[in-house]
Amino acid sequence: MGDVTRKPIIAGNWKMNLNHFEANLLVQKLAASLTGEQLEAVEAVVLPPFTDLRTVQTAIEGDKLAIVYGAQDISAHASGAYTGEISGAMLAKLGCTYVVIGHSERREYHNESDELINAKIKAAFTAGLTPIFCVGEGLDIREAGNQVTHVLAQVDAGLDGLKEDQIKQIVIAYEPVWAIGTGKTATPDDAQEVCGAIRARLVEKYGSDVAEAVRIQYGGSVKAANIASIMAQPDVDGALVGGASLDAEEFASIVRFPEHVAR
Ligand SMILES: O=C[C@H](O)COP(=O)(O)O
Repeated sequence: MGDVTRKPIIAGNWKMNLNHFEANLLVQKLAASLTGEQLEAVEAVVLPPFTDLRTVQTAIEGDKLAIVYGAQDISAHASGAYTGEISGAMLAKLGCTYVVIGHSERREYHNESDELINAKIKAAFTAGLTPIFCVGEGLDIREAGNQVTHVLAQVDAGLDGLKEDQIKQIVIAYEPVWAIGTGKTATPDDAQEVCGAIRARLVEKYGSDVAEAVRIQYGGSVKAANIASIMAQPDVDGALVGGASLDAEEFASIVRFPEHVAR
């Protein structure tokens, strides 16, 4: 795990799963499975579909749960005639802390470009939200050995024009596309190679003070059985979890990763 001053962040990206009734149940189960101490040690975040956000807000605020939540996407626009889009202000009003931006599924299925992702990151900051900015390479790029160059180009483009205090706040999620939902996890060394290169690029561009503050997550087939070895890497500060975040016990066990290490 990285620097002790960076609080580990385990975020569950539910993707297009769970209606608002199921969302409520999952949040309640999660809260019942984690102690205040465990939630103090690790920031636990849920990222439900838009339609669940109000329910999740009510569950978390009503019971004063130490679980944080956010959305899976944001419009680059502030308001207006953009049918089907959701603005940063709307998400902020629902109490969201985080918003996922540039997930590989949106890059692939919705043709999101680096420019659009950069605009969405800026829209998130304007609304007072913290982006979880996703980067990662496909299998062809990995096989050609170009993962670091590819990911650093995504990082440069996504962060273009941001201020240093915004960079310090952002969460970057490195998700090799070939490891998402496939059961193929990158090895801890693979994760460290790219997460370390991202931090080195941040040092080069913004100085070590800024770079050391940024939390970098790994994502791609993370589960309770592999989280500890991934979190043992010096530049990995958390995980963006897909499938395993839909099971309260499994996700809670991932959040409890410091105890796996101690065992
Ligand atoms: O956002 C989460 C990632 O896409 C990882 O998904 P996964 O854990 O199901 O592989």
